[in-house]
Order: sequence, then structure tokens, then C-alpha cells
Amino acid sequence: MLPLALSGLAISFAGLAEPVLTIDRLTLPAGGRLAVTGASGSGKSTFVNLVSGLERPDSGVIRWQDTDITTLSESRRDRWRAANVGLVMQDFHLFAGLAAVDNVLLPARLAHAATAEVKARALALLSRVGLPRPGQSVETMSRGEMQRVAVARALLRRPGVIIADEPTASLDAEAGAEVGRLLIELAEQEGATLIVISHDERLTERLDRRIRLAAGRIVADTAPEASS
Ligand SMILES: Nc1ncnc2c1ncn2[C@@H]1O[C@H](COP(=O)(O)OP(=O)(O)OP(=O)(O)O)[C@@H](O)[C@H]1O
Repeated sequence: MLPLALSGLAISFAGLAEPVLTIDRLTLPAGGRLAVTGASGSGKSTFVNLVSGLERPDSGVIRWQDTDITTLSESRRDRWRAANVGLVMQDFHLFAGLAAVDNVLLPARLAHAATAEVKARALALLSRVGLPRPGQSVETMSRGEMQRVAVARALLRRPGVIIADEPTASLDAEAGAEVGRLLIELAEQEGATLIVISHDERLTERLDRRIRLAAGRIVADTAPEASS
């Protein structure tokens, strides 16, 4: 599990007068569970893109354990992310036409890392998220089942952090509750730090800490830096 330390973070986009995200300091311990909330346009997806290394800030440090990912080239950030981050997105990012198990294994296959042990882990993870038919094609699954495939895929390479961007937003209440429960349980069992971007209070209230963004700044924090 990876601890996070952010400082002096700022990112702007051309044509915008103000930075879309500015964070002076934010730390999260290894195994910490952070919820990020905020209105549309407040900077939540930008936060995900930065802490997962999909984008680089204009300035600042994003240190996961000993690695400041802002100093890495794009290709090294991609490798770092593949090895360390399990991503779960609102719209699943699954490949239609492929079986559940093949979706779980796809990133490992692309990284030439789909050993027999990894394949066995993919099957075990599908069983743990409650999907007894690993050969089922994902486009025949319910939305809740699809998101459970995405959770299994996120866990495959034993990531130090799981980052979920609105993981329950496109699910009905029952499926959303199940996916939220699985994310929290599996992150704990697998020893991963967890960051969840969500409006879903039933999910966010179960995490250790909640920050709220407005216009790219942290405007509320249930665990101020002084006590974290
Ligand atoms: N590549 C970009 N170029 C220009 N502006 C951008 C870019 N990416 C994001 N923005 C702007 O930055 C602000 C924050 O966007 P972001 O997607 O992080 O918000 P969000 O809180 O995730 O919103 P939502 O909940 O609607 O997804 C918005 O005003 C958006 O228009």
C-alpha cells in the first residue's frame, strides 16, 4: 500500500484565467481511504488524472511512497501506473466481445505479464466479486456485473492504490451499494490505499476522510492536515 504526499500542486489549461486545480498540501497514509467530492467542473477528474499520472501538473510534487511521479517521463509514468494503480471508471472501460476473464487479463496480456499464476488470480478475483461465469461475454452482463469485472481487473496486479472515478454513478442503488462494498472490502483485504471520487454519500461516508473541491480548491476536509 502506498502513502501519498501532494504539495504545491497547480494545473491550468489554455484559455482559462484560473488554474483548474490548486492544492497546497494533502497527505494520505498508506492504506488510507479518501473520498473526493465536489460539483461538476470543480476539478475531481483533473485530480484523478494527476494522482494516477495520466497528466502532469504545471508545478508541484505528487509523491507516492518514494516516487514523485511528476518527475517521470510519460512512458515511465505509464509503466508506474500499470504496476501501481488499479483504476475503476464510471463507464467501466471494458472491451465488448471479450469474456469477463479476458477483460480482467487484458492489461496483463498487453504488459506480457499474464503468467499461469496471474490467470489463476483473475479467476479467483472474479469469484471474489461474485461472478461465477468467467467465460461470460461482458456485453451480456448487467451494469453492476460489468463494474464488478472492472473491480477485479483493477486488483489483478496487486496495486498499491485503487482510484475509482464515480464507480457507482451509472448503477442503480442496489448494484451501486454492492460495488461500493466490494471496493472497500477488497482494498482493505488487498492492502491498497483507496481514493474514490463520488457523489454517492452511502459510499463516501464509509471512507476515513472526505475532501470537497470547489473551483479547483479543497474547501472542506473531514480530517484537516493538522490531525492527519
Ligand atoms: N483539457 C482541458 N482543457 C481545458 N479545460 C479543461 C480540460 N480539462 C478540464 N478542463 C476544465 O477544468 C475544470 C475542471 O474539470 P474536471 O473534469 O476536473 O471537473 P469534474 O469535477 O471532474 O467535473 P464532472 O463532475 O462534471 O466530471 C472544468 O472547468 C473543465 O472545463
